[in-house]
Amino acid sequence: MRALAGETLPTAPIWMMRQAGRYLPEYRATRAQAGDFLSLCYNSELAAEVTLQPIRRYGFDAAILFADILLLPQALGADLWFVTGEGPRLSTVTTQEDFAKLKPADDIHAHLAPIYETVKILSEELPEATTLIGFAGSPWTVATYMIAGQGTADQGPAHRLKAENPAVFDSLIDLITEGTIHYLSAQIEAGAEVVKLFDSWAGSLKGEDFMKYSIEPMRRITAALKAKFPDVPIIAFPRCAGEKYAGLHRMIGADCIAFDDGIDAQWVAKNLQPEGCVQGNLASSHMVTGGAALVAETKRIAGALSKGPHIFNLGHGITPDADPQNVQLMIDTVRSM
Ligand SMILES: Cc1c2[nH]c(c1CCC(=O)O)Cc1[nH]c(c(CCC(=O)O)c1C)Cc1[nH]c(c(CCC(=O)O)c1C)Cc1[nH]c(c(C)c1CCC(=O)O)C2
Repeated sequence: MRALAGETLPTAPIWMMRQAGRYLPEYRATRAQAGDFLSLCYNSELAAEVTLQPIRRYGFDAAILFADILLLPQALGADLWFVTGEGPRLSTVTTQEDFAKLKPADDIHAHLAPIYETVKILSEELPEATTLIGFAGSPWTVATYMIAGQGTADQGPAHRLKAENPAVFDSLIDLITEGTIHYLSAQIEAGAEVVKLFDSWAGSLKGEDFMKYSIEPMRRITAALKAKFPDVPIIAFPRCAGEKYAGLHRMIGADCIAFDDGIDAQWVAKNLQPEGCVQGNLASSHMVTGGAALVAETKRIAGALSKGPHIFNLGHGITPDADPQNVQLMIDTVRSM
């Protein structure tokens, strides 16, 4: 919370995206108990349990709610399921008729009540010093899944709908934007201390589209949340924005910008950190390979960003093939600096 408020700390606080995940044996055991991934997300007791596991094991400075960005589309009426070994599948939205079947943006809370309950349990059970982070996907990233019905390498179906049927595309972005405001407001009311917007596919928006469809919807969400909850910090993660990261704190109205591993920490120290807290950016692959390279790169990043507000994190989520010992090595390295 201090780093998010703009303080330069002697040791950067640490957490990781997907810190509760398949690389941990205790996560795999709880997931098996729940049945499958979505059942785990909607089982408040077990979702709280897996959120707490990496806090117990590693003492991270923050816990991220265990849920998924695709629960909001499901609450809006999309069908959602996960294919083992492949990823998410959804019913698609590509026509006005498909769009008309979705629910109004404020009609999501009955479906998402178990998520709010998870937040409530966590806000009671987490250690005082551990910050609880709620989250949602950005409208663009969520739309790419709702339009394609699955993850795509180039977000082609979403780009096509944007070009060929801008009325439906814009309506969908608006609906997700409004739904996200309702969803994150309810997470905050349940006890989330910080919220993060994941725009995993921001990098595929080129030219004017980047501002219009990645940044502007996130700006609308932060403006609405700040009006209601002025003291709740917001982290935005427009992944793969490259040099377009410069100026984004102001443009989005976010307290912290998270950045991927495609941009150098030195560049971030010079061009982004002067405007606010930054979060990143060790390559997730170091959690698989470990060793001296992990230590050297962790030190280089933490060193480069040590003169301003910084939250140490990976450039993207930790992968299932990561070695839990490498996570400990990363934490020990940051905390020994
Ligand atoms: C695109 C996206 C999704 N989900 C998310 C994003 C944006 C960030 C990113 O770029 O990854 C965000 C997300 N997903 C999950 C979280 C929980 C919080 C966290 O620990 O960071 C968060 C923040 C849990 C999860 N979400 C998912 C898992 C793995 C599920 C499992 O246990 O099998 C977890 C822990 C599944 C998921 N969920 C999604 C995909 C594409 C997949 C399949 C990928 C995979 O299997 O690793 C959609």
